[in-house]
Amino acid sequence: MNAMELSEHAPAKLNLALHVTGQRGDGYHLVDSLVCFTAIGDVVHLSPGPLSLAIAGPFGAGLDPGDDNLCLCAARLAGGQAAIRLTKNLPVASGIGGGSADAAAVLRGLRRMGHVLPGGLERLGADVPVCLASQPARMQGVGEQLTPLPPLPPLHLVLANPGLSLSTPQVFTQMENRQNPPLPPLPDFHDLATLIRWLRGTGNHLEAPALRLAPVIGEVILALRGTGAAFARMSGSGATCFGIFEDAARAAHAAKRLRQHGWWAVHTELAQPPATG
Ligand SMILES: C[C@@](CO)(OP(=O)(O)O)[C@H](O)COP(=O)(O)OP(=O)(O)OC[C@H]1O[C@@H](n2ccc(N)nc2=O)[C@H](O)[C@@H]1O
Ligand SMILES: Nc1ncnc2c1ncn2[C@@H]1O[C@H](COP(=O)(O)OP(=O)(O)O)[C@@H](O)[C@H]1O
Repeated sequence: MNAMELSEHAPAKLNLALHVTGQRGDGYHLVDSLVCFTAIGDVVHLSPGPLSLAIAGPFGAGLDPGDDNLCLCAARLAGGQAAIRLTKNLPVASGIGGGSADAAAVLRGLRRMGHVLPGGLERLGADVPVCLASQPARMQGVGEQLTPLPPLPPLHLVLANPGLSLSTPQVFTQMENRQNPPLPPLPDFHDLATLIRWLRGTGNHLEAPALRLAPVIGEVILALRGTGAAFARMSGSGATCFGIFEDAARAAHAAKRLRQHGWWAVHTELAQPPATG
């Protein structure tokens, strides 16, 4: 790779827990979420040249490379010129922050090329600030208040999506109760048992509204539990769900079984934090 070329991983974002605690005057919802990132993600490649975007990868065909693509929005906001190639490995509009993760990866790449990032990155999407760091965090406000957390215990994860895109605003609109308590106090997640015990006392308040729009999400969660997940839940506004398994072999086996339904299902683990600088 030429010295001026670089690649940035854009890890999938998982909302391990997501409470909706209120709504702002402008309609945006206040959230309280435990967020982590996975080894599976998109990949963004930047090389010198006028601003452009080419998309490939398993989910590339469903995504428009036009001016509204978040990769280009991010580059324009940062004043960066680069030829961008995006490998789209994550399903689009699926609650795992794909677009925000890509925007954040472009911003990290431009920063590595010497650009100083402007403020107001949340204008690109509420999830962009948390995706920029791509490290476990508690996310509050509408996504701009971030508290970095110590590393979580190793997780054997399965991500599964029944092949449908859900619109985030539509899922928020379906909510019946927008005034929920915040997350319970976060302990030191030193082992899996502690994390799962804590997760059982939390929820994803977007799960019920998403289930009303797409009941198949319930089947995905049941299938994750039925294949041995110690814990399973939907991420973000869906429809991607995650299962946490005791070991890699069980997770790999579960992913294989879920793919037999014709669903997208992958076995993954937590991401290594991106290199800074
Ligand atoms: C729900 C979450 C949880 O992490 O994830 P996803 O399901 O998108 O992955 C995020 O809050 C989504 O973040 P993101 O997808 O970047 O949201 P944006 O593009 O800023 O907003 C899309 C729309 O969702 C609604 N929205 C978003 C965030 C928020 N805190 N309150 C909202 O009400 C608004 O209607 C907004 O117009
Ligand atoms: N690079 C991108 N990757 C994914 N979606 C994008 C991208 N750029 C723009 N979008 C648009 O952003 C919307 C949300 O997609 P995404 O971020 O994948 O989902 P979610 O917000 O559920 O995590 C989609 O409607 C999609 O068309």
